[in-house]
Amino acid sequence: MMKYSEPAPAKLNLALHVRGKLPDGRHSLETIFAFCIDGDRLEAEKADELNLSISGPFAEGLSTTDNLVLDAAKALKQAAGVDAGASLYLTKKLPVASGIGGGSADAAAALRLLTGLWGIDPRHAVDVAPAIGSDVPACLLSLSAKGTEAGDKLELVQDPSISGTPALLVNPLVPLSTGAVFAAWDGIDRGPLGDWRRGRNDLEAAALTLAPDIGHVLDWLGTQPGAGFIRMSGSGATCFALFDSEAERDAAAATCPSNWWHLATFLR
Ligand SMILES: C[C@@](CO)(OP(=O)(O)O)[C@H](O)COP(=O)(O)OP(=O)(O)OC[C@H]1O[C@@H](n2ccc(N)nc2=O)[C@H](O)[C@@H]1O
Ligand SMILES: Nc1ncnc2c1ncn2[C@@H]1O[C@H](COP(=O)(O)OP(=O)(O)O)[C@@H](O)[C@H]1O
Repeated sequence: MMKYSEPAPAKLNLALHVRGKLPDGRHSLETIFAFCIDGDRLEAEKADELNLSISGPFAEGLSTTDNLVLDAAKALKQAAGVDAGASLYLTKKLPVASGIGGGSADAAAALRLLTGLWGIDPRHAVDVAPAIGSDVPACLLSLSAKGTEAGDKLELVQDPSISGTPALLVNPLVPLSTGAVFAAWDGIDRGPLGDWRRGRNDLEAAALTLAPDIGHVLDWLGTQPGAGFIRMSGSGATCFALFDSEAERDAAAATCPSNWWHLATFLR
């Protein structure tokens, strides 16, 4: 049987400004999303029922019955009014609860993949994405974009300096709950986002209080030759550096402490 395959690219927040609270209790954001050429992968083939299996280095601990991939599939089925099934195979290469999209990227990959497999109007994927998670609309695009409101109102970013940039992602293998990090934010609006290079990640201080190892990762990245831009992504704990050259990125990756996870990649 024909197997469809879809990448679920890792997400980075090049800058993330928290501007206050929305009426629904979530936080008002200004963020620049960028995506990596690497991430998880989702495959699917037609089946009578919906089912999911998970393999890969971070499969352990993830549920195959309560999973954002299945949430996305069910929401899409309902919106399109189709009575269809699929066998879904997730290869989980990204650490879970790590600020780089993870489940959101997988859910978005499911929306793209099943739109094709089931032959339905892609507008249904766009319609259901925000309710699955605030990051899912950005992951559905998987192109550099500015996000406002809950991070789900998007505008494509035209910045030729982003695509092709060598990047090194490093995670101290401490999972961080997005909700807990937002709850630890100090409530101070430090101002709007202009050029992402001069921006901030306003969740960094909150994440540091919950996972002090983030400080060690940021310090380590800061000592790497050619690491021109260093920041934490999302609610952490993954931090990243953008490098001037692939060789310098690879040299840094080769010396990354073995008790941390790292991914040497490029921005797409
Ligand atoms: C912080 C960001 C930045 O891109 O990324 P991650 O760290 O998750 O990768 C996102 O805003 C996360 O988006 P997502 O992971 O889809 O979050 P959701 O499932 O919608 O919400 C998880 C938790 O975060 C809170 N949340 C999320 C988005 C937002 N604008 N304000 C919030 O307060 C929600 O209230 C919820 O308790
Ligand atoms: N396919 C999936 N991949 C990763 N996490 C998932 C998935 N499906 C459900 N989850 C749940 O979602 C949570 C991760 O979400 P979140 O903290 O937003 O991650 P991230 O910070 O990486 O975006 C985890 O607690 C996990 O149990």
